[in-house]
Amino acid sequence: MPPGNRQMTVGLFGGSFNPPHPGHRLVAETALKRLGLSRIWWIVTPGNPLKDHGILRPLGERVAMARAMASPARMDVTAFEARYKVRFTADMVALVRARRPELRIVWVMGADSMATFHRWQEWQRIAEMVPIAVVDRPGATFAALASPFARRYDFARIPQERASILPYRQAPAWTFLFGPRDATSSTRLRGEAVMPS
Ligand SMILES: Nc1ncnc2c1ncn2[C@@H]1O[C@H](COP(=O)(O)OP(=O)(O)OP(=O)(O)O)[C@@H](O)[C@H]1O
Ligand SMILES: O=C(O)c1ccc[n+]([C@@H]2O[C@H](COP(=O)([O-])O)[C@@H](O)[C@H]2O)c1
Repeated sequence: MPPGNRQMTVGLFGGSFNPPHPGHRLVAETALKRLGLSRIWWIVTPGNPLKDHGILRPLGERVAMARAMASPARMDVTAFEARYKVRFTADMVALVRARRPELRIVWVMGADSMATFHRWQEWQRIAEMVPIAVVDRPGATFAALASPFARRYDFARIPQERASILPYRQAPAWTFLFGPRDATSSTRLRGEAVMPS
């Protein structure tokens, strides 16, 4: 787990990154800037519990590619979920809370993830443990804002103009950051055979 101190606000940005792409970098940059974060951690999952793992590149390769895509200035790339044998985001967030109680953390995800968030293990526990920032993604805006998560936690939404207070808010609290957007996806890149075999 990357280091941190009491003053730090940290975005937790989980992903398969299979492969990482400019859309991921835009999400990380948007969260850093709009939430005023000290750092953002790209947390490379050993495998999304909801996805087919057959097409996953090895974890070490995805970490190396994510390091090449992330900006070294305020971004860390880590794969501590594998080391701690944690599969679910709820358990990962609880682990960070337990090991780094001094950090102010925010879970960061794209609008497509928000649209299916209610299918995640203990999704309401996640929402009540950590503030959440959602970055818009082409094609996913409506599904995200009409999702069970958005409806269940409508009372806890913070307007994007006030997103910089999110790291200091008690969960449940979330914000939706509209634009700029990037339409890149790992699926499309794999289809275009951009990755060397
Ligand atoms: N272009 C994008 N715009 C906004 N969010 C994105 C974008 N690409 C990925 N994300 C978000 O980044 C996180 C990690 O995504 P992931 O690694 O699954 O990339 P992906 O392009 O969605 O992959 P795949 O096409 O294989 O599903 C998720 O929260 C996802 O919503
Ligand atoms: O905990 C869950 O049930 C869960 C279900 C789906 C996705 N996630 C997490 O969401 C993040 C994004 O996953 P992905 O595959 O869309 O890049 C990654 O950190 C996954 O571990 C977590």
